[in-house]
Amino acid sequence: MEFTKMHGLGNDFLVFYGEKALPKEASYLAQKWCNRNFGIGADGLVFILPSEQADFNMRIINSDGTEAEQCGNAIRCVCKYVYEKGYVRSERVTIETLGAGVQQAVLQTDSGVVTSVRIDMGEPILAGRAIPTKLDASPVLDWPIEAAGQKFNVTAVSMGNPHCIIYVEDAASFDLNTWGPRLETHLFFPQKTNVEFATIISRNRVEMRVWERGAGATLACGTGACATLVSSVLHGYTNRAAWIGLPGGDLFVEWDEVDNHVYMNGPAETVYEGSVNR
Ligand SMILES: N[C@@H](CCC[C@H](N)C(=O)O)C(=O)O
Repeated sequence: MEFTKMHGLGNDFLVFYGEKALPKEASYLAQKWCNRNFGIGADGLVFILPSEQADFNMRIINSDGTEAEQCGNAIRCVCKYVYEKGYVRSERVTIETLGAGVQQAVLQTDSGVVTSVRIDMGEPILAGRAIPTKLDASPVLDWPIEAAGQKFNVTAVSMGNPHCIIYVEDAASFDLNTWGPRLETHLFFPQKTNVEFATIISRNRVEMRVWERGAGATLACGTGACATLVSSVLHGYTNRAAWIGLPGGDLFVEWDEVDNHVYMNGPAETVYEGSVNR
């Protein structure tokens, strides 16, 4: 199978184009190929498939073999891929996702190269049961939970996939590898969760690190950045548009007051092309 290695701010994927449907063994292939020692190495596999509702259908399989409903960094990679390969001619692209419906993208280009992508990520889901969490409240704001004897106040937001945001004094030095997996699998989140540890820098900037469901610590998470901005606005910490700083770089995220949609702006990069036996 031919693939293209791509990343969005260091959140990296093996991107496949040309399959008619998701391969039956996608979960097994993700575990095998995403392994950084025994495989090619990536945070996930991305399949660009035909769609009846949009220009393309994107499916994302985490490195542990589980399928995610949505992926903000992957969707920017998909847009870059289809445009630069000539599979779309327009700078406006629609992508069907498993859990967040059809998303609209606007591409910034320079001489046929995509330099930045703006995605309409849709409306955030704030109802506790729908995220899903074990709580009926909406929104789930600073809900106290306990993990391994430690108390955390969690804010839960779904961008099609579940996120929990925890504000800490210094995200850069926070012990992500200890607390990330414990919160990911906490019973409060029946379908597990992505976990963002965030520090407010100003009304226009939040620094965060992420522990991803099914992939562990990654350098960036697009849906996580969107969920963090929504959470920070709900808390009154930031303006409705702010920079979200991640270990791999910055995303600019806006939560529109009029249509209630979240817009994510950021880059995507191609690293190399290769082929691998199934
Ligand atoms: N890195 C992604 C999210 C990928 C899916 C996530 N691990 C999940 O299981 O929900 C992003 O950029 O949004």
